[in-house]
Amino acid sequence: MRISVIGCGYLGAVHAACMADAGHEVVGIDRDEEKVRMLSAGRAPFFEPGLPELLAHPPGRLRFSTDIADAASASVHFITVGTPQVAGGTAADVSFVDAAVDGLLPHLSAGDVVVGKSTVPVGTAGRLAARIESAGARLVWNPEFLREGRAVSDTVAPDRVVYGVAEGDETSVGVLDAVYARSLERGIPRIVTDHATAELVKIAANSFLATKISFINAMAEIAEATGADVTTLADAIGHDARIGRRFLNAGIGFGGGCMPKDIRAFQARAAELGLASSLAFLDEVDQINLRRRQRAVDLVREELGPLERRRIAVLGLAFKPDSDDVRDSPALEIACRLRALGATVTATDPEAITTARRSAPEIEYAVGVRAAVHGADAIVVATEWPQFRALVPAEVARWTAARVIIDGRNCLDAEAWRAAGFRYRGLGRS
Ligand SMILES: NC(=O)c1ccc[n+]([C@@H]2O[C@H](COP(=O)([O-])OP(=O)(O)OC[C@H]3O[C@@H](n4cnc5c(N)ncnc54)[C@H](O)[C@@H]3O)[C@@H](O)[C@H]2O)c1
Ligand SMILES: O=c1ccn([C@@H]2O[C@H](COP(=O)(O)OP(=O)(O)O[C@H]3O[C@H](CO)[C@@H](O)[C@H](O)[C@H]3O)[C@@H](O)[C@H]2O)c(=O)[nH]1
Repeated sequence: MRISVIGCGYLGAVHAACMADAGHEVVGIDRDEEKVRMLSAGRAPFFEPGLPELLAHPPGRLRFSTDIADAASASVHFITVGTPQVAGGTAADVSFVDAAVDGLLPHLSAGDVVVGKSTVPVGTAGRLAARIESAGARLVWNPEFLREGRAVSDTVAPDRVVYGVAEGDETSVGVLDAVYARSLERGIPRIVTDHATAELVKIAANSFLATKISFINAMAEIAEATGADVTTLADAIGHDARIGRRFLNAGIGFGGGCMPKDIRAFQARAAELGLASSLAFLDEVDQINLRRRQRAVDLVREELGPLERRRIAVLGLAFKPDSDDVRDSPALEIACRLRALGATVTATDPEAITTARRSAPEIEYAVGVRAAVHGADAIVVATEWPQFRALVPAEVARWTAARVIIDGRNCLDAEAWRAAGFRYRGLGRS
């Protein structure tokens, strides 16, 4: 099939590359010239495992452009532009989606299918459908559930695909089945529903996951006050198959370009619908989450006292491992808060130094753990990269005089660090 993908960021670039790999002819369109230049040269503009391989060996079916007119050659058009939090508010800014649709309209042909993938407030598809239908095309809402760091495998083999279609639009269902034929052959569940339900499935899934994380972080707060251990608690409740152990890792909480802004946008939309109280709990989810960042800072202060003239090594800047994304990263925010309290902060990350430096030039950056911990008074592990989990405490003790380690992700072996002479502090652990 001939496909256009409008918006080639973390979602769109991966989607375009995977669709080409699946045998389709794809044009990826982005208004960011530098991004298009890199993608056209076969280089990934951000770190995502598996993406460089897909871009470096293009099957001749993948090209990139800054010109929306190039979408005219396609008959299926994915909308994958950003929907960030509005400046100064909590709602989603859907102006990029509107602009993408406006730009696309003159290039649509009768029978084309426009496929919305961006995460949008419920009701957006209904609003856009009339404009798209006036061009003789159809709109499907097909939310995306990929995780950064696993974006390629999640795109190829998602847990499910959801098509939100207008009533009776069997034609678009057939078109999307052809687009996703290779994934569907694997027996991946396919849910066909209306536009509003499809939009809601996405935001409900992220809200549920965020709630699960904040639930365990609330337990961490109770554990801290009572001398209990939240990791043992998570293991124990996680054995109940109805609960499950996944997404019960307590620590400095969730961040990234999706979950925090999505739960806020959902609340804003509920308020517009006169249903603010239905989602009031998401405000607690957000507050618990943000408190954990401060808790990590407070642990450093408990251990070191005033932070002026202190040096702190922060290991990890990305919001999660296997990503260079620092959007709303708890790790980067903790580094900045420590810096604001007067400490000299030296941070390192296997992939996110470049992205972090852009938003936080006040932090000092070092390549590698050894350089970061040199001269430090305390170490904070803020992203659970495998390289940090694998650190040998006795070796680290030779690199630094620091004897305090704050495990912001509960990812280290507490006993091993204590045995090497460190004061180990986890979140929610006695
Ligand atoms: N990142 C993820 O893991 C992920 C997963 C699922 C859903 N989503 C959702 O997908 C959407 C995109 O997220 P992202 O993380 O890829 O954002 P991003 O900021 O990385 O990428 C968005 C891209 O869209 C481009 N763009 C904006 N307006 C444009 C226009 N009119 N024409 C062409 N290009 C335009 C930007 O230049 C940018 O490259 C959001 O709604 C997000 O919530 C993201
Ligand atoms: O037990 C856990 C699990 C995750 N996290 C944190 O939660 C955040 C989000 O993690 P994850 O969900 O793995 O990453 P994302 O790439 O942001 O993916 C989420 O957001 C995407 C964009 O909407 C969705 O597509 C995905 O399904 C959804 O998992 C990260 O900061 C993690 O460190 C925890 O603190 N504890």
